[in-house]
Amino acid sequence: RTCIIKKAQEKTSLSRALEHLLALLEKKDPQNFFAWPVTDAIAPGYSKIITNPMDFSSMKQKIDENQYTNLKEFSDDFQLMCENAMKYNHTDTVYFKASRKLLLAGQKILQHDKLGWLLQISP
Ligand SMILES: COc1ccc(Br)cc1-c1nc(N)nc2[nH]cnc12
Repeated sequence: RTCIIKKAQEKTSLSRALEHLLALLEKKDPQNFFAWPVTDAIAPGYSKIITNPMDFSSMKQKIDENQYTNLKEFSDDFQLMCENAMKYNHTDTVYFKASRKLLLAGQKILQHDKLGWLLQISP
């Protein structure tokens, strides 16, 4: 029986900053609609309509595995997550409304110009 031992990834200044930003973004999703992947059980046909699913737990895993090399890649996943919800759900649903509100709140948090202090690293 082979067992794969995952090497603990070293924490970089980028991953620490992204963990901080992720925590701020998650607070804007009090119903936890975006905490975990959407399943076809929750949303019929979701995996057929949404080809690139994204959620906060997947973003956390990507941070821990140092898969983001800059802020834009992180912001792009956040935007993808919100846009998926606005694509699958009709405008008159709680999910569409929550995702639009989350996107607006998140864009304010991720405004690059105000984040210089947080990312003492080149963007
Ligand atoms: C993880 O997703 C959910 C979890 C619990 C509950 Br109640 C709903 C969802 C959910 N449902 C739908 N239709 N669209 C979404 N977009 C993001 N979340 C969702």
